[in-house]
Amino acid sequence: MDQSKEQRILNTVSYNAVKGDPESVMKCIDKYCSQYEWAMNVGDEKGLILDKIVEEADPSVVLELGTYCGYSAIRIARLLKPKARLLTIEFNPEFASIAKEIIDIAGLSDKVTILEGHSEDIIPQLKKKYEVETLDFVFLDHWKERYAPDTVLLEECGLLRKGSILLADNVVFPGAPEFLKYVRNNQRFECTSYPSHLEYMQVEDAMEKAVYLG
Ligand SMILES: O=C(NCCCCc1cc2ccncc2s1)c1cc(-c2ccc(F)cc2)cc(O)c1O
Ligand SMILES: [Mg+2]
Repeated sequence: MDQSKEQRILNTVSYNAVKGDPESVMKCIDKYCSQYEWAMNVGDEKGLILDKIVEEADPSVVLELGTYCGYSAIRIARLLKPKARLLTIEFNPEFASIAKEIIDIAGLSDKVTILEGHSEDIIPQLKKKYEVETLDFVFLDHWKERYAPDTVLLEECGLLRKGSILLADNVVFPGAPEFLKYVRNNQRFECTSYPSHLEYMQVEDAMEKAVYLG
């Protein structure tokens, strides 16, 4: 059976990237996906916005929803301080195993834990099973119609604290209208829009930052 696109992305990383160098892994993925096969990585343009917001927050505990090939997990984890950690949830087993290998090539396996399953099933387990107290930073990049219900779930599970930062990808394209409506009309969130473009395309997109005010 011929390989999947994600397998081809792993091949190009394992062949061309410098082991233990996250930047070279990111560059390799961005080069491949802009020149050969489009893929839904956050990409370099929105990635630079993500970098700045992560650096400013300097989070100790990060949750990512939607691992895919691990590009944004690497992007975030490379900026974290030594003891900080990133938990990332992926429901597709093939994506999870490819992401694991790519994160390993980047040398970031000790900072990143991939949790396989659906966000709505795993989020309620974070406190007891994964020893999370509260989340400093959440990157939402999974099913766009899950952004709003999972934000409610995170709050209900007591995982947000005063100052917790939610950053959502694709709020313009493919779009997350319910999420925008929810956080922008909710006094418990302070929202900021970051206009950008869809990864590797000239299509308008944006990321939305929503800071939880407690
Ligand atoms: O769907 C997207 N991303 C989520 C994939 C769903 C993965 C999931 C992970 C998970 C974990 C836990 N529970 C449940 C889930 S579901 C996505 C799609 C596009 C796009 C843009 C233009 C197109 F023409 C076509 C697609 C661009 C993007 O940046 C995306 O992030
Ligand atoms: Mg995305």
